[in-house]
Amino acid sequence: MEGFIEEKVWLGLDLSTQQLKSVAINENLEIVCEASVHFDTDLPEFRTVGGVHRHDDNQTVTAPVLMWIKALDMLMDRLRVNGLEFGQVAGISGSGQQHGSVYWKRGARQTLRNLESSKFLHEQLSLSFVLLESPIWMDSSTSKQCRMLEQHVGGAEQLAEITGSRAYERFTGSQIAKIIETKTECYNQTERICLISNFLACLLIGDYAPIDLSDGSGMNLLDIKKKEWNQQCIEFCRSDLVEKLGDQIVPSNETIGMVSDYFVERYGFNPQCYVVAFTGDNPASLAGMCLGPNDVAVSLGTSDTAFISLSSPKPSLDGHVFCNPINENHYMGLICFKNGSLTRERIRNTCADSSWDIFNQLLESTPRGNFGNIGFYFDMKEIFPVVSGDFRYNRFDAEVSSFAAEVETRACVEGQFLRIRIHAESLGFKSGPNTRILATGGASANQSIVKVLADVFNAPVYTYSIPNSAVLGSALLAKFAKEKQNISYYDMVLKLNSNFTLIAKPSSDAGEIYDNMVERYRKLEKRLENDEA
Ligand SMILES: Nc1ncnc2c1ncn2[C@@H]1O[C@H](COP(=O)(O)OP(=O)(O)O)[C@@H](O)[C@H]1O
Ligand SMILES: O=C(CO)[C@@H](O)[C@H](O)COP(=O)(O)O
Repeated sequence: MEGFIEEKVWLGLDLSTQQLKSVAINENLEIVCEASVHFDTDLPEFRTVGGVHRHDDNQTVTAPVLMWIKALDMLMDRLRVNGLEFGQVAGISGSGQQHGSVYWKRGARQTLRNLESSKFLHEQLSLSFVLLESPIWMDSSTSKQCRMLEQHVGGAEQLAEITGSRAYERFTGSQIAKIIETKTECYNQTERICLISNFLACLLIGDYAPIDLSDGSGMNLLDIKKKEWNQQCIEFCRSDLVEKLGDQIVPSNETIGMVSDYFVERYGFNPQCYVVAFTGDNPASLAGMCLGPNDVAVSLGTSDTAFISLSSPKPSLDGHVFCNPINENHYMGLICFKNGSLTRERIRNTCADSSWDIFNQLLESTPRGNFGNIGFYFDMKEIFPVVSGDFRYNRFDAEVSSFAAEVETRACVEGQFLRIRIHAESLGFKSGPNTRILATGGASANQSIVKVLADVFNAPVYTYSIPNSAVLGSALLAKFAKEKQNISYYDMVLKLNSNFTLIAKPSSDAGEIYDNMVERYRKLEKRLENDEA
């Protein structure tokens, strides 16, 4: 029993779109405790759908900051109930949905530094924000600011060269520029602007926490090669912005402080428990999946996101390049699509009686290639292509108004995966004999869906023993922060390789079927984009 009490654990958190999750790992990298708080069901008073509030303009999407704060105390209680001994936690790190921003009011730092352990966090911080609704990654209301930012630095290519991405509506720079333009007084009253990742870290350390290089790469404000704020981009927003963002930007595996007295006194954390920089959920996933050079990670969460490791940055107009969370001198390429799980859910609800089992039966009742039918389903304005609505094409590429339920189901899933493949290829991904698709996120638990993924990519799909890798990656980064002088990250996580399980192999005819479909999809996507322009 003595050994158990002395065993150290590392805690990872992930504040993603629909929930706040946590895992604790031990010295052997085994998961010893897990808990989660689901925003819609556990915190119904905030009336979110899928963790967010969609506004009437169909472009603005926000989430209530106090909901996230309330969820943190709830999560701690659940971890305790699930058996976590907080005194054993040696270090904590975490991640958050990327790009969203939180606006702390003047004086909030004082409140953060003096949190009383007898009260809930949300009671004490309820007056600490100038915006109670934080813009999040699903927001697409900043097209004007995006075009202006690109012009300001000399064009989209130039912005991508500096920051790793052309201007995107959800990226934090254009979101902040919009707040400055439309809510100037709020901006003036703002003491600190956080990403969702370092906002969560602030709560843990009881002070303002710095932005990390990987999540900072999703702002269109950071020079990803020099690893400092880019003056031109900052000035496009406002010259005093660095004061509000904090001038320090830290590597994602750096210790930023100790857990605050609030957590020591209220939950029994050890005062020596250190906190490592929090990062974006996708960079944390890359760490959690120990991504190798032949791997492409496909995260089927609220968003469908794919990413690869890159040793040098080759920014393009398609996709994003971020600093790598394991080694800040390396990079990662990423593409993200808004219409992921929630769109699959919509098709499940309309075609499959709201049942994943029926959805899977429909999927399996149709052949690979779906008789040549191709569908595009964009509930929200998509990122690539920038289009919204449903579009269906028969095998002659003629638009049709509807599909039978089973054809619609396959068209939705095949279309989503063709889109990921096409844009991953633009980012530098090339399928070869050693390619592995590493699937994560909620829908990676669905065997029928991942079989389509294997076929479309003509590559085997592996999954981890836990479906969500962001939270594991955070716990691993917490551990790595203290060990990096002695061991490389990949050596530290070596034993996790055995946790990859092959879950789907491509069929022998998959290459032929989908290579052809990829070309048709590419042309149809271009056509849709041109029609929309
Ligand atoms: N069996 C399943 N089949 C398909 N999709 C699923 C299944 N189980 C969960 N999901 C999807 O997973 C999504 C949540 O994924 P998750 O990675 O936890 O989201 P996030 O991290 O963005 O909050 C849900 O919206 C749901 O549609
Ligand atoms: O915008 C992006 C990546 O650029 C999204 O991937 C968000 O980071 C949200 O992630 P999930 O909640 O879907 O995991």
